[in-house]
Amino acid sequence: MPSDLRPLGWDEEWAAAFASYAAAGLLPARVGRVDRGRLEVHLRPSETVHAVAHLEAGAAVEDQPAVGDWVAVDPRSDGAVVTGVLPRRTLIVRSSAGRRSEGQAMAANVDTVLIAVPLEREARLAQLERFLTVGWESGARPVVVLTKSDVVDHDEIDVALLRAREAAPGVQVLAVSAETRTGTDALRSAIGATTAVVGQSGAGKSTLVNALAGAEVMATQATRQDGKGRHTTTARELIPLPSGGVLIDTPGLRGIGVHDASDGVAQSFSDIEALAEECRFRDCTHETEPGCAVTAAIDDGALTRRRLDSYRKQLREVEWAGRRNAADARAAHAKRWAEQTAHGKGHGRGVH
Ligand SMILES: Nc1nc2c(ncn2[C@@H]2O[C@H](COP(=O)(O)OP(=O)(O)OP(=O)(O)O)[C@@H](O)[C@H]2O)c(=O)[nH]1
Ligand SMILES: [Zn+2]
Repeated sequence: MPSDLRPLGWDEEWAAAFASYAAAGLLPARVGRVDRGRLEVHLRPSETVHAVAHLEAGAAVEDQPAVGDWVAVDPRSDGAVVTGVLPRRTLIVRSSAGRRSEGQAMAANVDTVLIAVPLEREARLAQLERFLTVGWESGARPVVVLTKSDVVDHDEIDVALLRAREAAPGVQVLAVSAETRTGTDALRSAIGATTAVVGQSGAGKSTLVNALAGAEVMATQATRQDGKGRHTTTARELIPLPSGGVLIDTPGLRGIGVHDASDGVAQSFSDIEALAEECRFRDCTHETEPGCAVTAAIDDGALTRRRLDSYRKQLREVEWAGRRNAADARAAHAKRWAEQTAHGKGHGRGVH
């Protein structure tokens, strides 16, 4: 097992999954960057090579290598070729705008999703709940990081922690200052082998990444030209950490939405879904029905109206995305049918 891949998150399980590729003489590598079909893959932590993917025909958009994927590389003289992608442990997907239900793989094999929420602004809890849904949906563990704790006083931090915990039941919530490094040790011990950072613009993500990565972000620059069309470059999107593990910070992750994340919504709002189980009517809308456990929880203060509204909004969004996907699928089917019919007519005219 190539032990120098360990800092990138390689472990016994990955090695086992790779066994048949290894037997075929292929090398394991981790995808550090994807740019329109061009890949940069890490064969070693601090060094990447360019590669192209040659996967089996019929591979879906989602099956294409994404940042964080472990891949099998065939190191040919005219450039590295990715011939296989190991089954993913987790996947952050973005449904591509205007496209059919196919999602775009944004980041693979993320263990921990750090959701950065800036303390200097009034917390937008509904937005936090959306990032939580994206995190849960991917299969990773979300962690909420209240950033810039140096700009507010202790009481404000306490209130913010309470509010964030209300919006993120069962999720670890930390307050951190990248400026004074308060809380960064606790953050380091809260993250897994592969960590992605999400959050609104200005939330302090880049600053957080730099604080966690230390000088390492800058130190990955290395150049080697061996005349065989291979050279190394900096892959800033997969950042090896001095303490081990990697950070994933791809631009596309930053503005990700809820879309088709129905499981994620259920996990983000597990408290409301558990309450709804107790409603007298199975199809309770939690509006005016008698015996509604959800409105009862609002009445006795266990649940906020704000959170119920946020839950409903996410449900509507998921439902809307589902309907749009179904409509797109129908339109695509109709188009194919029309093309086939036109094709058939053409033949008909040719014959007669
Ligand atoms: N006082 C203080 N300021 C911080 C801290 N972390 C970030 N900032 C400031 O907050 C601003 C935004 O930080 P960034 O790290 O650029 O935020 P971002 O989330 O990466 O923003 P985008 O790139 O727009 O998505 C910058 O002016 C930082 O200097 C902190 O811990 N304390
Ligand atoms: Zn109800």
